[in-house]
This record gives sequence, structure tokens and C-alpha cells, in this order.
Amino acid sequence: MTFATEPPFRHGSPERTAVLLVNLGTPDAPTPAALRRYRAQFLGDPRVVEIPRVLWWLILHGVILRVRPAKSAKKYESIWMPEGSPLQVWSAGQATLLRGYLGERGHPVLVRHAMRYGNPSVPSVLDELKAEGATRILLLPMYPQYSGPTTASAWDAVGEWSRSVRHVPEFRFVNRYHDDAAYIEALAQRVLAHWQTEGRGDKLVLSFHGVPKRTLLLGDPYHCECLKTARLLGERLGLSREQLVVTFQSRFGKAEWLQPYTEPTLIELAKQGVARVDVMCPGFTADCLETLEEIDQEAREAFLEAGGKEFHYIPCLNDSHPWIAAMADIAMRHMQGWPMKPADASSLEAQRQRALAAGATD
Ligand SMILES: C=CC1=C(C)c2cc3[nH]c(cc4nc(cc5[nH]c(cc1n2)c(C)c5CCC(=O)O)C(CCC(=O)O)=C4C)c(C)c3C=C
Ligand SMILES: [Fe+2]
Ligand SMILES: [Fe+2]
Repeated sequence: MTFATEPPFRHGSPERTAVLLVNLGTPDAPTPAALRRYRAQFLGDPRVVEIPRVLWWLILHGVILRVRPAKSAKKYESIWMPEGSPLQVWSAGQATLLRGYLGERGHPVLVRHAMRYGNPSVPSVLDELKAEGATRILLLPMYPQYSGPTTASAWDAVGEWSRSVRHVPEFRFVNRYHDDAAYIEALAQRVLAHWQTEGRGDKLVLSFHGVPKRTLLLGDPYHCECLKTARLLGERLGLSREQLVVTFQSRFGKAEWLQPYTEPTLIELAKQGVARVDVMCPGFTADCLETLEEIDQEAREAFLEAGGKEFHYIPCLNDSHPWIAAMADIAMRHMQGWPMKPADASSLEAQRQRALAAGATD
């Protein structure tokens, strides 16, 4: 084991605070080769697929890395934006906007985004932040609900990076904000804005990314946190139990995952005569393959084919003003005790106006 050579320590050298947003990651291009690289890293993580390593290696290299990348590349192609993968585009934008918001609130901090799998990688961004003088780093996951395969896996990457560093920055980790009032309010504003222009559906379907059911039985809090988010959002919107439907999507592999599954539920609703559904994915803070392709394309088609009349997809929080403000609130709360300038409360409305002028959505 060797540690990086670092400039000699000096008292009084500037110390900077940084916020690092971490999301899952996405391929660099919508091609089978890029997909294979991304997936080998993602699906090779023992936090993501919990089966004996030898068995998993055979399945991974035998089937998953050979057969499915071509299929998956076509799906990515259908959602790719001119600037790149939606998850990448939104994540970069969120970091830029958050930097502005925190600066206005008296926290002139470095803000970056990194991906657990793919680029920009967690170690490469931590290297950059350290080179820029960051001695305090807040890790903020773009997953509101904690789970081993997402949140804990991101922290694994931070831990691995630290093992090669001599002077490790002071880290703080936000594990969850599934019940944070500002996050719930940002979701509610997204739904209300949609209802205002499009009217209201018969049901609001909240579709969360699934995990294997086994992880729930082994003590992962993810399922419980998804249900709490849904309950709080339902209460905020004044919805009855009948009007709110919680489902889990993106099942992968043959094992049972959290139920009820999104697409079969939508088909069942259509068959029961539900004419219009509004569908939202509160567990994703940025639109990505799983929302734009799996929900807005595939699930939409399934619902309409089963006799449903109207399918309304409500976009993720992305660059909406209430969401960036919520991120700023959450970050500030976790940075307490770190040196900072006092917040200038009078500039908050001015900040909102500038954010809107700069392209954030309200
Ligand atoms: C939001 C939380 C997420 C959880 C929990 C999660 C668990 C999980 N995912 C897989 C397998 C796949 N996930 C895929 C895509 C994907 N997953 C998340 C988020 C969570 N995953 C996001 C944001 C994305 C989108 C990435 C993008 O590029 O837009 C995929 C598809 C990628 C592909 O190769 O086609 C798979 C497969 C497992 C096994 C798992 C829990 C154990
Ligand atoms: Fe996933
Ligand atoms: Fe999917």
C-alpha cells in the first residue's frame, strides 16, 4: 500500500468546504461497448448483486455482458439528449445550480457531482476536490431513500479512495432525506404544477425503483422509506388511500423483488376501468433510463394497450427551483459547525428570480 505524495502541510493555508452529489451512473455513450463497461462495474458490485462471487462471475460474463447490452443500448438511444445521457445532464445541472444557491445563502462552497459507476467517477472527483483545497466534504446522495446497493455502495467508493490518501478530508455523509419536508414539498409542487395545466388523474401512481425482496428481509430500510415518502406526499396532496398507488419497477433477474410491480399494476388498473393515471417516480431525483424509457415509454404503452385512456408522466425533480432549494436546505443542515459566512435571508427571493432567469424551472 502506498499513499499519495501531498504538498507539505502548512497552518493557515486556505481550507475549503465542498458538497459532492453522488448518483448511480450511466454509460458514456448509447453503445453496446459503453454499456458493457458500465454494467460490468455496476453489476460486479457485491452490494448490487448479493450472490456467491464465482456463480455471479459466470452469469455476468456469460449472459449479461454479452446478450443484453445491445438491447439496452437501443433503449438508451431512445432517450439520449444532444448533450448526453439524461442522468448525466441533469446531475451536472443540479450541481451548477446548487453551487449558486449555497453561495447566495452564505456558503461559498465547491459543488460537484460524481457517479458511483461510470464517469465522472467518485475517486476522480475526490482527487480534484482535494487538489482544489477541499478539507471538508459533504456527501449528498441523489437517492432520497437509503439502500445498500445505492447509498452504502457510494460510501464504499469514498472509503476505498480514502485508503490511498495521506491527509483524508473530514467527511460527512447524508444517508437519507426520504421524509425531509422540503423534499416532500418539491415533489408536491411538481404534481400540483402538472395538475394545474393537465387536470387531475383518477390515480396518482408513485413508482419506486425496486430491490430484491430478500434485502428487505435482511434488514435494508429502503422499502420502509419509500412507503413513508409516499404517505407524506399523499398527505400533503390530500389524497385518499384509494387515490394513491405505490409500486416498484425495474425488476432485474429471476428472484422476487419488492411488490407490487409497476407495469402489472398499471395493466390491472386499466382492466379495472381506471381511465387516467398520473405517474411519478419520487425515488429518482433526475430523469434517466428507468423513468423516461421504462415508465414514460414502456409502462405507458402497457397501460394504453390494456384499455387505459390517458397516461400522464410527471417528470422527476431535475432542475426545479423547489428541489434545488431543498438540496441547499439539506446540505446546510448537515454542514452545521463548519466555517461559513452568515446567510443573507433577504437575498433568497432574488436568488429565486436569478435561478429562474438562468433556466431553472419553478
Ligand atoms: C433510485 C434508486 C435505485 C435503486 C435502489 C437501484 C437498485 C438496483 N438496480 C439494479 C439494476 C439496474 N439498475 C439500472 C438502472 C438504474 N438504476 C437506478 C437507480 C437505482 N437502482 C438508476 C438511476 C438507473 C438509471 C441509469 C441511467 O443510465 O439512466 C439498470 C439498467 C441499466 C442497464 O444496463 O440497462 C439495471 C440493470 C439492481 C440489481 C438493483 C438492486 C439490487
Ligand atoms: Fe437500478
Ligand atoms: Fe429498467
